[in-house]
Amino acid sequence: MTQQSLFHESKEQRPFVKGELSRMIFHNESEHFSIASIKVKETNEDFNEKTLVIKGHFSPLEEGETYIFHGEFKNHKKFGRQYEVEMYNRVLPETKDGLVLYLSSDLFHGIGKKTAERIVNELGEQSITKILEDRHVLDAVPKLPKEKADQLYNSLKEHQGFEHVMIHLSQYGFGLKLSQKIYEAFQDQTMAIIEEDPYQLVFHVEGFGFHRADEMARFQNLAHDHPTRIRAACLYMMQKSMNSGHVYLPTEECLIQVEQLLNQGIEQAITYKELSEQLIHLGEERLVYIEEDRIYLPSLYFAENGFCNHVDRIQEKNVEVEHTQADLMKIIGDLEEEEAMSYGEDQFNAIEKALHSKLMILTGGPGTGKTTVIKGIIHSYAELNDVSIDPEEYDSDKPFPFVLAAPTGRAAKRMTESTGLPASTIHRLLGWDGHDSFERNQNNPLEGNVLIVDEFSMVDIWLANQLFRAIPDGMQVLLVGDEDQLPSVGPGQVLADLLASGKLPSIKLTEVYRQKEGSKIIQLAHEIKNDACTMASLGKDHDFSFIPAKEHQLSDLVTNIVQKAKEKGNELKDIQVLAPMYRTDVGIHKLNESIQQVLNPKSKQKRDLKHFEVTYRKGDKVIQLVNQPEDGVYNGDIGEIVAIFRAEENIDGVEQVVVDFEGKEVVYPKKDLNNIMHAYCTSIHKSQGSEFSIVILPVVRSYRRMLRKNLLYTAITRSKQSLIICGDREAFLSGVGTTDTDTRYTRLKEKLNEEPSKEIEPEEEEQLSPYDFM
Ligand SMILES: Nc1ncnc2c1ncn2[C@@H]1O[C@H](COP(=O)(O)OP(=O)(O)OP(=O)(O)O)[C@@H](O)[C@H]1O
Repeated sequence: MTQQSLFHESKEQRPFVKGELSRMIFHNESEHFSIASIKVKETNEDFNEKTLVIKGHFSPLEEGETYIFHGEFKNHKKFGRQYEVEMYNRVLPETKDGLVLYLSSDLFHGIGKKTAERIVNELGEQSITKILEDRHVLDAVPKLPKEKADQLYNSLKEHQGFEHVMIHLSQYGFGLKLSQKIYEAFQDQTMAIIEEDPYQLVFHVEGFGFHRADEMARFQNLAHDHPTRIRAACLYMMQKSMNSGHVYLPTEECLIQVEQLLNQGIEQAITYKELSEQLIHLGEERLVYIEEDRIYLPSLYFAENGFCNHVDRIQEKNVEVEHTQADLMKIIGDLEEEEAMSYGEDQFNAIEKALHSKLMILTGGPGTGKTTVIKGIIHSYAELNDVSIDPEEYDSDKPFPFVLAAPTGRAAKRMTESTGLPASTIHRLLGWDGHDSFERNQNNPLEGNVLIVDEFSMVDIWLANQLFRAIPDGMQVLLVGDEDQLPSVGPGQVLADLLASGKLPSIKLTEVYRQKEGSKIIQLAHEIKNDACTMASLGKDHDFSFIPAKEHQLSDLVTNIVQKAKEKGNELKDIQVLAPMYRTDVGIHKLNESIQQVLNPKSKQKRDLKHFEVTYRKGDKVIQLVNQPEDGVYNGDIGEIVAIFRAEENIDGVEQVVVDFEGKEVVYPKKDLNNIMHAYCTSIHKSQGSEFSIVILPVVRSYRRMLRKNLLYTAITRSKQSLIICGDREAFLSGVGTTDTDTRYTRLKEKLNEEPSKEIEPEEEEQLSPYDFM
């Protein structure tokens, strides 16, 4: 179908405004949002003015060109009537003169008036359509060199192709953004591919799901055992397994799951043989990697192998130790005097071993002195190597020797607070571009002598590989973490596998020092860790209480405690409610709602903005849910809503929420509000890497499915000064007694002890990160 005929068809059916673009008033590149004014030529809307302001999510348009816009009129308080564009397409010139003008315009380099005339004389009024359908029609145009013909065809395709495809794609209900992604993947083949085999979208368009493609295919009567349907289902299952933390799936399990997915409600079942054939086909196409009886997504296959090889590479070079134990004892002795404390034996051993190791792991529960040891290592390294620990004395020519990083912004901030040295998130350290590439890699490695990564239990296999490939051969590395905490949200369990492999030297700190200061919280943590938690462990203390409550009382009780804590002078950011589930009657969403009603209720003085079920209000505590490096905010960062703007109050013409993240303000247009949520109560998973003065932890029977030892351990170790658990003691004790954590399929432990693999560097196109699918 041609662009013109399409236009005529849509013109009859839908409201439209046809107009010549007189001026682009505004364009925001990242939002893809434009405002422009047009001279109206024709419309079937009730509108008599000669000019009109249009706005919507589209690329900058060419001034002087005529377009057809489909959309609807909206009344803007300040600017009056405007047309909100949902779809548009350029109107092709309809007369020979118009065509000559168009083809000889600046849009087409190298085509002057004479050449344009020759083209139109040869091909007639349908010139553009003919060229787009078959570029070789240009061969018949006299005196048109092949180069120019190619250039003209490519430019035409560029200008017309997307608009043409977009109209087709709108039939499937795809918005502009998704249409753009699809067009980027297939260019002028888009319609042919979609009509022949919609499952190609699953393979080539990031984030396009199997079920959506399946719906399109049903519409087109594609066979249920079509090979690409089977392949798309396999890929979908692999992506799903990664969301559950697996690095690979055993072939057998993958086949069973795909079989269940595809054979639902189908009479003639697809056989295992057919499934296996398509799985092998996916392997040949390198859309999955098959290693013995394991199936991997490419990004995770390369991550697992790459990480092992980088561990070998970094470990290969020894640390040259020039000091004696006596030198170190002297340095530590001086430090002990300065700090008025004495290092425990295991702490001293940890410092000594770290100084001698190229790569080492330091683990231990809360209060065992991990941070104290980090400080000891930095101090001793600086003394022994005669380097300063004042970052001011360094610059880009002479990089600071100590590189400190953690997986979350809050954990990095805590590192800075405890060491007094700069620390950053791993993503920022590596110069993440927000998608799948990092500025730092083996060709542009990190600078510095010693890398210390805290909260390493939170690092997944993909990020671990990205970090390790950027570590230069000579750098010493210390990985610090608590292996009893939850594993990473992303795939793998890198810290646990590294420890289990025995590949790296490691020190486990067991003596609890904070307990000596009389902390019941720490005592409880260690009792949980050592499976020694009983009813007696839940008795009240100065920093701990367990308040029994029934489910129906829970919401009021939790809200009450938060309110009291606030009245006592605590800031909201220091009081954190943590819960394991989102959608129950006492889940995170309901608790947020109830706390908001009391702590930040509806008021004439405070603006609010409804987004689906949730009302955001000025003063609300919110949490960032995704990494947004372009704004410097990361998953897990907590902030406060400081302003809400109406659409008419800002140049973008959309409602906006402004959040202050400890001094950094980020603006969220309404459509991006999915990137945040209320944070009066957050999930325990999201709280990893953070600490709060006061933690309130509801634990009731309806959470039972989620209650596990490592989850509750992670929750209670988030509290620094006060922990209040409310709910059901039995449910709590049964939770801490449940250790059957879901097994994650990872091969890291074994691979760390195998010969190095050769396949560590993916081809360009295989560098997609798992987050693209998560
Ligand atoms: N050898 C020691 N003698 C006395 N106090 C110590 C010693 N080691 C650590 N501490 C104190 O114990 C407390 C906990 O230490 P530190 O913060 O280093 O532990 P951590 O393992 O990093 O804890 P967390 O993971 O909970 O932050 C601190 O107040 C610290 O000063």
